[in-house]
Amino acid sequence: MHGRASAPAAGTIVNALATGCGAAFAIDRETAATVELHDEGGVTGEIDGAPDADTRLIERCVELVIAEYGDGEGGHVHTESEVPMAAGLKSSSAAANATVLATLDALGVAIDDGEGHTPDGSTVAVSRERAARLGVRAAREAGVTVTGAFDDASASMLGGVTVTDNTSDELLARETIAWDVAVWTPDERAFSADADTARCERVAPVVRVATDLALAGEYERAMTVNGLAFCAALDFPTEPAITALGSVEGVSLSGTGPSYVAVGDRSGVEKVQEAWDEYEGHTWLTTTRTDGAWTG
Ligand SMILES: Nc1ncnc2c1ncn2[C@@H]1O[C@H](COP(=O)(O)OP(=O)(O)OP(=O)(O)O)[C@@H](O)[C@H]1O
Ligand SMILES: O=C(O)C1=C[C@@H](O)[C@@H](O)[C@H](O)C1
Repeated sequence: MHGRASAPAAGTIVNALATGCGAAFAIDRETAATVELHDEGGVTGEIDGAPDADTRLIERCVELVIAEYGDGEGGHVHTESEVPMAAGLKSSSAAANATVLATLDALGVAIDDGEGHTPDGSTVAVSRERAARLGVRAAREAGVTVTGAFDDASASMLGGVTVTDNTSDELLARETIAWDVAVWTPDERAFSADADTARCERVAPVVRVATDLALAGEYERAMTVNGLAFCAALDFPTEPAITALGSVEGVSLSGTGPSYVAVGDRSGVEKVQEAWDEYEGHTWLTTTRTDGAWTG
């Protein structure tokens, strides 16, 4: 039994490490997962181009989907990604979403946002929101997240902008927005699980303002407030944000860094990229994704 699915990466509007509430938007870079199920027990995982990377997240995703919708199968999962790992661009959420959907695909369970059950109550279709929650559970159990990161997972799974309460895995708002996006990814890596959460909690009063702005649909201003607060809390430079604010209204450290994301119109983000090209690392332009994750 074979399944395949892809899910987009995401950028941050509000980082949930301060208050438990977060917001994120999907971007047009993907992670793909291929799952092969077999009758022997046990699940193995492999990350293309990263033989030493931690495969527990994707293995746990397969296990949880089998426990819920399968019949004791074992399997192998393989991911291929355009998203750098631990760079703040939600590689873990994209990998988890793609793996959960690929496993459902291998089991022949349809993805349908209306969900579906047979008269005896067995599941024939699972909504993407429910699928995202399974990936979040796997991320918690694999220890790759602080809050569960349902903000990142829902943006990647559903597309567009999502605002969530990660303490209850509740979707507070979702909106489709078309932005051009500039990204600067420095060469270093920052694993979310290693972030200094006590320092993040100290900026909670400021981040609550960012969350209110996001819930009012003022996403660019929310991002900028969030970015300045988290650069201070996590000791990342504010200079990339100050530079970007000459050309766009929305810029933030993404996740727990080290990447920065800026949003606006094409000419604005091109100017941001030109300025960020002076820094070491990699800059690139992309767009928001409104369609989220998909099987096949
Ligand atoms: N392509 C992938 N395939 C399988 N597992 C992955 C992949 N990308 C990330 N992971 C898992 O996620 C972990 C990194 O999670 P982390 O949250 O630190 O990164 P991130 O999601 O890129 O960062 P952030 O949450 O700040 O955006 C890796 O150690 C690995 O377990
Ligand atoms: O691990 C986590 O809980 C999180 C990590 C970052 O991506 C944050 O942006 C997100 O809001 C929560």
